[in-house]
Amino acid sequence: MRKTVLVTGSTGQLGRSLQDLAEQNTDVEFTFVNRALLDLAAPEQVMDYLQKHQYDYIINCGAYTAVDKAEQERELAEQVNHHAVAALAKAAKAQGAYLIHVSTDYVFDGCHYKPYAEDHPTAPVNNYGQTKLNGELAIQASGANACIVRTSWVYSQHGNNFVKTMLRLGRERDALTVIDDQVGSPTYATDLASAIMALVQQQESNPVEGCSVFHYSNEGVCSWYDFAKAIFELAGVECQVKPIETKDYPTPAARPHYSLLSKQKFKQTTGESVPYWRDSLLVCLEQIKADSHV
Ligand SMILES: NC(=O)C1=CN([C@@H]2O[C@H](COP(=O)(O)OP(=O)(O)OC[C@H]3O[C@@H](n4cnc5c(N)ncnc54)[C@H](OP(=O)(O)O)[C@@H]3O)[C@@H](O)[C@H]2O)C=CC1
Ligand SMILES: Cc1cn([C@H]2C[C@H](O)[C@@H](COP(=O)(O)OP(=O)(O)O[C@H]3O[C@@H](C)C(=O)[C@@H](O)[C@H]3O)O2)c(=O)[nH]c1=O
Ligand SMILES: [Mg+2]
Repeated sequence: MRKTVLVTGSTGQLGRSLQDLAEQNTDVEFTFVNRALLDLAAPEQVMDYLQKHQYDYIINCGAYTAVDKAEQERELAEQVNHHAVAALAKAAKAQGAYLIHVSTDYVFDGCHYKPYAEDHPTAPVNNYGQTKLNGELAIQASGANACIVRTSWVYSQHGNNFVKTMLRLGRERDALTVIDDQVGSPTYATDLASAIMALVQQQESNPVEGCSVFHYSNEGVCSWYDFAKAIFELAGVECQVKPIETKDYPTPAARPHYSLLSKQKFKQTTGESVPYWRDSLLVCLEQIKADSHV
């Protein structure tokens, strides 16, 4: 029988990238739910929904992702990123589903000097990161069979992200200032979607009990400044980019200065290779171009 997979947050970057993959993947029966079908701000709806529907896997792509706004909308961010995740984990445990939850590099404080391993102590520097960590801890405490996939700097042809913001600003302006003292690794949502399906396959062929944590981003490292330069270079947009320090770009939320994630465990466990960030950026830019019919 085909495995059944529920995907929450179907309208987001990752949710839509999983939908693109689902079209080619006939071994799995996917159900995609958006906010109207399953409101994560109302965790009781999650329990209710999962009492009526049973799945082999639940992939949670829904999240409150507005990092600066999360400093103000604390309760809403906590509902979606913590309490709804706790409800998903409880329901997964009750029905014996395997939960795949996506988390963030922003659970780390960024004071490290080499790629973060999965067991490195967490210490978020902003409220978004804290609510995402609370969600992780709720899964760990639930006893559900689960995996937490921490990723970073996600972009895609779908939805809102740094790449699309840069393309828009780059066309409007002759020059931009971009922070060069925050470094990490971009992640193309299409690659992340494939990585998640590789983890599903792994769990199918080699089931593991309890909660595992994996780190996944594209290969390589850059600052937001390097990323912006690469976007303009590969997209052929003429816009000067000037490097600035974090202190010269004040924002409501603090952000980690270093958030590179070690992909060793993911690569060793799944045997998958990880695309280099500039190669994936080019693929995404070509997709954006094709979608806009220019
Ligand atoms: N974006 C990034 O740079 C990074 C993201 N992550 C994590 O990856 C995962 C996927 O992120 P990404 O796809 O980029 O996020 P997006 O912001 O693109 O999508 C978020 C999704 O969550 C949904 N959502 C938000 N609030 C609710 C709610 N109350 N009820 C139901 N659905 C809701 C949104 O629905 P709607 O369209 O209706 O708003 C949307 O479908 C998240 O867990 C995120 O924390 C980790 C690192 C980096
Ligand atoms: C638009 C802009 C941003 N920046 C800076 C601000 C910030 O430090 C960095 C990136 O901007 P963003 O608004 O994309 O940053 P942000 O929304 O914090 O991105 C994060 O989102 C969450 C959901 C995650 O989980 C993280 O992995 C990360 O991707 O670039 C500039 O320096 N110049 C600019 O013109
Ligand atoms: Mg953002």
